[in-house]
Amino acid sequence: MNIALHRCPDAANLAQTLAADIAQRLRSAVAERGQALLAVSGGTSPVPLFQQLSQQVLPWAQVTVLLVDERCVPPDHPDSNSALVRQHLLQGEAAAARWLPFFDALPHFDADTDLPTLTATANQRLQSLAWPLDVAVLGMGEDGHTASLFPHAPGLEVALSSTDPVAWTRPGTAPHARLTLTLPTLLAARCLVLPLQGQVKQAVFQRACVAPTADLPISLVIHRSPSPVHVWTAP
Ligand SMILES: O=C1O[C@H](COP(=O)(O)O)[C@@H](O)[C@H](O)[C@H]1O
Repeated sequence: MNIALHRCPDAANLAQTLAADIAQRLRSAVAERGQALLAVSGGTSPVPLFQQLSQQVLPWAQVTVLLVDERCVPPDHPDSNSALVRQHLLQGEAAAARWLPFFDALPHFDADTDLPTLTATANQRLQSLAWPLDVAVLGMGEDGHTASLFPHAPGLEVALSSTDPVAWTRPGTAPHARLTLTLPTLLAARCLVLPLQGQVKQAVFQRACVAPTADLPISLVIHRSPSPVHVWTAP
């Protein structure tokens, strides 16, 4: 297992300190290679972090922001991770960033027929990026999923092994078909960050620390990452 633990006294401190840490990593990446790649998760937890990050002064015009995963819903849908990022991260200083979602629109989408094409188009779109990711901000659900790597989901096996940047999954326990960065793409990131707030998620994380298992996909990240996964906790 490869983790670096950062314990914060409260959620506000976690958001502030982690935003400053990510900003410094993005500045270093821009200084080293003229650009930076930042991938962020959606869901409900990252809003305070996004708000802090959006205020960080750094060469945002040289930063490409993409998603760790997306629900296959139109970009103005309340469950859209894109909408969350546009509303809370791509504001203020960070409004200058280049934004590259997996897709711009989703007209007449039918997961049964359209998922492979949507995935192929997203892969084409992301292929020319200057991989690897400089920073990937992961999230984790109480079922141990991370990105859209859901336990037992159709598509999971490919998403855990594909060398393409993007794969689809269809979680049985959460709404919407998904596009997700694949596990190999995430593991290649220069810095993997996992903010974890609250007792329930920290207990799930403790279980994931025991051994790698596809029953808790976050465990595959923390046990297989070649570089330390930076886990930031707050009560
Ligand atoms: O569905 C998703 O869930 C996870 C965790 O979300 P949270 O609401 O518990 O913060 C998130 O990391 C992922 O990006 C999202 O699509």
